[in-house]
Amino acid sequence: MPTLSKLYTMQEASEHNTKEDCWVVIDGKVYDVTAYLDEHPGGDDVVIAATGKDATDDFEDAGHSKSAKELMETFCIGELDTSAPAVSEVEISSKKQNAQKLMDLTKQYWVVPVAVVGISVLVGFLYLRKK
Ligand code: HEM
Repeated sequence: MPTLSKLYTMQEASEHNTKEDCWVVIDGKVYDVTAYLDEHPGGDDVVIAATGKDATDDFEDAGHSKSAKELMETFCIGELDTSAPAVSEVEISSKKQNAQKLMDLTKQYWVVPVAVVGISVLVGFLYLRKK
């Protein structure tokens, strides 16, 4: 029977980024390591620095032992909800929307610069004819 696991978005996990409340996301799983920070042999700062992102590479790069990986499982509180966009994707899509809005405004108000140029040409033409 499949085990039911609580799902967390990256946004939600990234809000737990302090010494008093620290979650890390490693290999698609979410770990609440708050209680372990003081005991972590690598120090608390490296773990806090690994919050708010996929910390799999940081964790692997530190070359953790098999026993460290077993210990890690005792802090697992759920899994990453991969159907929700990552933080950076949300930012990217809002940037795209802003660019789109700017394009729409440009299309809507193209008449303004065209009118300014047209009037300037007309005034210049009339001025030259007077002379
Ligand atoms: C649930 C999460 C974690 C657990 C249970 C854990 C556990 C451990 C343990 C037991 C060690 C001692 C060496 C070993 O047995 O492998 C260690 C070392 C270390 N850990 Fe973690 N760790 C965790 C997360 C992290 C994260 C996210 C980082 C981020 C970079 C990190 C960085 C390090 C480093 C740099 C060392 C080496 C310390 C040294 O040898 O001076 N750990 N960790």
